[in-house]
Amino acid sequence: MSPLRLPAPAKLNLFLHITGQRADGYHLLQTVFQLIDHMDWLSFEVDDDLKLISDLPFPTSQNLIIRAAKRLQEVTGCKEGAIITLEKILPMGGGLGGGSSDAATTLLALNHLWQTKLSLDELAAIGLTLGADVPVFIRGQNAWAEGVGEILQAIPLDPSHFVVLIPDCSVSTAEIFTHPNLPRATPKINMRDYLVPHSRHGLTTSGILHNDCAGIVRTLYSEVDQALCFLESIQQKNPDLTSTPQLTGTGACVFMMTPTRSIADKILEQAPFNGFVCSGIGQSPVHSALNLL
Ligand SMILES: C[C@@](CO)(OP(=O)(O)O)[C@H](O)COP(=O)(O)OP(=O)(O)OC[C@H]1O[C@@H](n2ccc(N)nc2=O)[C@H](O)[C@@H]1O
Ligand SMILES: Nc1ncnc2c1ncn2[C@@H]1O[C@H](COP(=O)(O)OP(=O)(O)O)[C@@H](O)[C@H]1O
Repeated sequence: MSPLRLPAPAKLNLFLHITGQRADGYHLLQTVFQLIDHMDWLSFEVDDDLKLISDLPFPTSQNLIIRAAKRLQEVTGCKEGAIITLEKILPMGGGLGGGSSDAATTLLALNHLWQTKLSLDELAAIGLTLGADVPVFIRGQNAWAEGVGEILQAIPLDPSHFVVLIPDCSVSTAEIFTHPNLPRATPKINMRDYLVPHSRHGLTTSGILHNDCAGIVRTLYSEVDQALCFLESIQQKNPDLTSTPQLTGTGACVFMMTPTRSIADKILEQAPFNGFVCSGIGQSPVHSALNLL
């Protein structure tokens, strides 16, 4: 049988508010996860062994893909293995959720190939033990998120286009969340007041929402600050650009929503940074590939 090749799509956090902190140190968030058409690719072939082929610069035992596969074996008692090949496209420590999405695609793919028959709820619960971002990729839908990112309410987002810049640095999520000056008490907001009908297609986020991590990340990483300054200067010169440039997650990537994909292309051409242009997607392509809709 030929290998099963599946995508692992990235996300953008359209805003990120930190509303408090749990006793275990994890932060309570409010955010909107927007899935995008920019992704890693993974191939899966059932085998007696469990093995990852990847050129990431750390041992495969630490890779979220192998950790996800082992967790699925432990929970289900499944004795099967797999040869998994990773084509890494998404920048690491970019705030695009690449590692989490790789883990989610692995859980969905192996649950299918090993016929372990866990529900999406059960897979999301396993995913949460690997990372706060994994459940949204298991569910595969754009979502308003609360808790540590695991309390998800699927929302229909308006079709959208983005220019994303990749500053030449990797931001550690843990470093930002342990910083003493991180704002941790943004008042909780009501989803209904801030998701506004944008067209007949769906919703968009109101412009005043922000990312509470941006101030600290801009101070610590000058590359991120420069990328945001670039997008802010483009926005100030163009009245058609109504969406404020943002950091995604804890960075390092920054993005701006644009009215069309070609406007995003033109901004990227002028940018003194690596980056990409992408569009929002309504649901994860993994779900359509595996008939999970
Ligand atoms: C901030 C977000 C927003 O989407 O995105 P990223 O920038 O990482 O993509 C996520 O909540 C990140 O999720 P994820 O990257 O899976 O984080 P985890 O591995 O669970 O946690 C890494 C570290 O960040 C801290 N952490 C994480 C999530 C959270 N809600 N509160 C935290 O305090 C914890 O100290 C933890 O040790
Ligand atoms: N498959 C993977 N892809 C990327 N990073 C991974 C993977 N497995 C483990 N990691 C670790 O997780 C960290 C953060 O991953 P990533 O998802 O790329 O960033 P972010 O959480 O900022 O979106 C990486 O720096 C790396 O140490």
